[in-house]
Amino acid sequence: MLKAIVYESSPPSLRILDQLLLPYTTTYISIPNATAAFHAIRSMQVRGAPAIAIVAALALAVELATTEVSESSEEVAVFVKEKLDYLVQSRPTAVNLADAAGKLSKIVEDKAAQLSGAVGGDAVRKAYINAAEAMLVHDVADNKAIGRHGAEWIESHATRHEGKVTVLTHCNTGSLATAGHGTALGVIRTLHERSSLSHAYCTETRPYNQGARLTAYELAYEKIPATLVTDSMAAALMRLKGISAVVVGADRVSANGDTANKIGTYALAVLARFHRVKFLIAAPRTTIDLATADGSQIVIEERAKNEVTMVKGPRWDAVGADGSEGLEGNGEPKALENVTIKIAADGVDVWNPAFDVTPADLIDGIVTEVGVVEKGSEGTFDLRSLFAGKDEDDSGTNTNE
Ligand SMILES: CSC[C@@H](O)[C@@H](O)C(=O)COP(=O)(O)O
Repeated sequence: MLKAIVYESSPPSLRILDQLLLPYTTTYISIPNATAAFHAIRSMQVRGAPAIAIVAALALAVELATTEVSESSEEVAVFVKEKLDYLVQSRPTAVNLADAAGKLSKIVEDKAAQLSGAVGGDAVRKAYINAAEAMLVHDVADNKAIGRHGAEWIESHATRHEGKVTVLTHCNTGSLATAGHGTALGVIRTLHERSSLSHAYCTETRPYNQGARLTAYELAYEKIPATLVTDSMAAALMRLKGISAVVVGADRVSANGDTANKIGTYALAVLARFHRVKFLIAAPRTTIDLATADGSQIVIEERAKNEVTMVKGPRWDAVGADGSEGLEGNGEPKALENVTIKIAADGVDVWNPAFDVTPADLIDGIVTEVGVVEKGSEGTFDLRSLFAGKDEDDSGTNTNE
């Protein structure tokens, strides 16, 4: 499986796969502290709601394990809190990071409160590191459960052709966006493992092309039968290609089920309703934000204009230096270097929201690690029930409320 996050506890180190360079180059970069994590998250070297949270948490774990902070438990707790507050500012829409920061802060505060202020700094550091490491483990297990619940739901609720389903997804929600397996892409992976998948389609996902660069890469890597389409082909695809279900991830699900996800998700939900195609959100409970009543309260990140006006990719050699006419042995053109090309007219204004909000009304089900929630007889989601009986400190519980 592709690994976006490589963490070692002894000696402590964290490396991430630089997703800005994919699919052309597989390069891992070191993230030794919170500052490096902040910049990697903001620049989208790592992206995807769960991956952002895990990288932020583990970067601070590495920093705590490799730098002298203080002997004092109180001072270590304050240090951790300040670093987490800083990390949360890196990107605003995905709630997983704020959720992780809240839980980790509480763990260090509780630990510091048990100890005398002047000593115990080491115990507080260790409590933080253990909790951050546990997040990595829980995320993979949660994603596998999401994959199973989502696959079973699609098998039993969506239209099948010769017993199999065809699924469309958007953005990247796979191993690259999580600690492993993925959420929506995890559902597709599980359908494939169960021999229930006829075909997967993934959108290009303009403007950042997470679909074309990352999801297509993961699907090809895993040899899952898949086809890439541009975002503008989705309506024709639903009309002509027998799509059984659309399954996407989420950056924040508000208490009523309105869901912020990659820009373009809302358009797919509208199209799915028109074409009577099932529309599913797949996300861990850490993405559910009960403190946000509905989608109108979700802060949508707006990104730089040049993400829309420019495209990035490799420059292909027309004629190779060795006279081979620019072809590799396998017949593919030779990529020379990454270049950025302007594709928009000079002087035009640009609006670049990174996410949109899909109203709960357009969503048929929300798949989490504990099962699929559907709307009740009143036509609303009861997401609070997902947290019933959960211990506050459990890493699967969203204490964001
Ligand atoms: C499991 S990832 C879920 C979402 O974070 C994903 O669908 C998405 O919108 C990612 O956006 P990105 O801007 O690439 O971080």
